[in-house]
Amino acid sequence: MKNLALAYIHTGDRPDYDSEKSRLIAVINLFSAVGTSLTFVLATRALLTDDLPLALSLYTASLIFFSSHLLMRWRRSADTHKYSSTILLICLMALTAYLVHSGGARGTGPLWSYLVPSVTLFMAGLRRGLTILAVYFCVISALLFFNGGQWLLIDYGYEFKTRLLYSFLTVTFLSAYYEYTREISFKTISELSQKFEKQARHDPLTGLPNRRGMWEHLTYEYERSQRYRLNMTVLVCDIDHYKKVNDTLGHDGGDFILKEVATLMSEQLRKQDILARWGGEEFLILLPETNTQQAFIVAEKIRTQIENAEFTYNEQTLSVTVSFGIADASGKNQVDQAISEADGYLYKAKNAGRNTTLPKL
Ligand SMILES: Nc1nc2c(ncn2[C@@H]2O[C@H](COP(=O)(O)OP(=O)(O)OP(=O)(O)O)[C@@H](O)[C@H]2O)c(=O)[nH]1
Repeated sequence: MKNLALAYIHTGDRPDYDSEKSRLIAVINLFSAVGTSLTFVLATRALLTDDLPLALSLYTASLIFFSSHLLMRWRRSADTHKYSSTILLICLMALTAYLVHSGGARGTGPLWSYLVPSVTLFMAGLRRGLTILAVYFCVISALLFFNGGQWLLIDYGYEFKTRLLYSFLTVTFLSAYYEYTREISFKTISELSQKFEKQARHDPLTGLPNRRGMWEHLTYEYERSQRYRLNMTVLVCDIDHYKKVNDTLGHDGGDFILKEVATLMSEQLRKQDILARWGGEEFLILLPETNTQQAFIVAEKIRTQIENAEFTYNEQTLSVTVSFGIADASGKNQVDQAISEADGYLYKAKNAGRNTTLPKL
């Protein structure tokens, strides 16, 4: 039963929709269910009390409310919820305006107009909702007061009419305030979640993608290279004797050198190349559409740039060198195999005296 109800409420929803859209779809289905059943029951009651015009208008509204749910069920495109919510709102407004005009069951019809502000703001959002409500308010005011109530089938009395409008405005104001705070909270939460998402994929020190972020690039580029038979190369780079840097400049100085090296490296790369902080003082570079010979040239360019650079921290000037391992990550080599292969070459480069790129291509 619970599953059935949940399936009904989420009709037309998809996992790739954002939470705001899913919420809207749930509200549409829920309101459609409540609207369909309530108007159906009230229509049947009106029929039993021989109020045929009211019964007919309520049955029609019930059908239209249900059709908005059917639309969600049958037309599963990205903007179906917009059509459904428009149908619901037009139907609700037309029905409540009719109830004000006719008086509904024994003059209680205007009570239903209090539903309009919250439902409209819920479905149309703050700005569009307020515009729609302003038009609705004008229509209801005209109905109530035009030519002393000539358009009404019932005499409400002046006090009732003015108080109906005042209370409608009060409910509108409160609903708008609620919607405003909800939208602000939603925006804050979305921004926070985007910030955390970004933090989870980036290294806070250098601002470069971390392992997790890099794996997404690696997977994407690997799929692309397989699909279009493109070259792709990975470079593993490690700062030589970095422990000494930390010992000489302290941990903050070590951090400073890491950032400077990262900046120097990214300056030598093209926009589509991806540089990541792979571990402590280790970087991984992904070169899409690049073969190993071309990658060797890139690595050597970076290596000599770093070798020739001087870094000054707290009035101490120091140079560092880096070593590279290169591996082809296209063809039959899986990315993780390619990274291990590049790691192997880096290890050999360290053993061969450092400040080296291996294999020599
Ligand atoms: N300042 C700083 N140091 C770090 C960071 N991450 C790792 N390290 C240090 O980096 C040093 C790496 O030392 P090793 O693995 O011995 O490597 P190495 O001294 O560069 O020697 P080779 O790689 O063999 O040339 C260790 O002392 C780590 O504590 C960091 O984020 N900031």
